[in-house]
Amino acid sequence: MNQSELKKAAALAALDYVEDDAIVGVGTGSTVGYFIEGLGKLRNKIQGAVSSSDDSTAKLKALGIEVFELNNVDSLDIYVDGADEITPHKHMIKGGGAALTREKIVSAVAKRFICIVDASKQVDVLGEFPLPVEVIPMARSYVARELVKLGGDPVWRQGVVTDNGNIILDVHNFKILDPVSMERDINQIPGVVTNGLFAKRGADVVLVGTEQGVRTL
Ligand SMILES: O=C(CO)[C@H](O)[C@H](O)COP(=O)(O)O
Repeated sequence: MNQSELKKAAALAALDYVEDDAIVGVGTGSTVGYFIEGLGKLRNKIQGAVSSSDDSTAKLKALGIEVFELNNVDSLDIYVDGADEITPHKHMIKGGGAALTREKIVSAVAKRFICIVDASKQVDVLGEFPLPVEVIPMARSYVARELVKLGGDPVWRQGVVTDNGNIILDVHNFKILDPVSMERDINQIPGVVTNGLFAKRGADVVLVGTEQGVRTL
């Protein structure tokens, strides 16, 4: 199976976690795209979704799924999203699609984070994938200098503007031995909106598409 087929298998397995009448938290990315396609077939069974990006909102609406404002929803049973890297501790790097801030907000509201990945996303130590950091545009140079002090090599993802009107710095060569501390330390830099480490709140269930079938962690 190729990588897309493994992503699709993991995404469709997440449909088993969708309960009747649910409002489903929905992430962003190609793996989530397969989940949204499957969710479309369940649209009469669920109330709707809360979305983490304009891209996912458009896909959900195109399939006739109602998209609720997060401010009008008290709690979500599940949030389903992909990841760029995930460890055995269920800590993740996310934000390859630049949607990290809304992903972190929507996932924070959910009782369970269901992470859907193909096997290539599994790592022992985070950091091979450059860590995305969403930054207020006027703080770009200052934040970049602070990230260098923390040991990384930030690169401005030129041409990308997030759904919140901000920019992304992708930080290369970070040694992420303590993801919880690093998530906190980066978020304390003035001008950082959030960073793509999901460690303080990691995933609760991981569905991994492998050649041998979907593994549940
Ligand atoms: O964090 C994300 C978007 O901001 C995605 O979940 C992550 O980049 C994985 O994407 P894909 O499913 O396309 O491999």
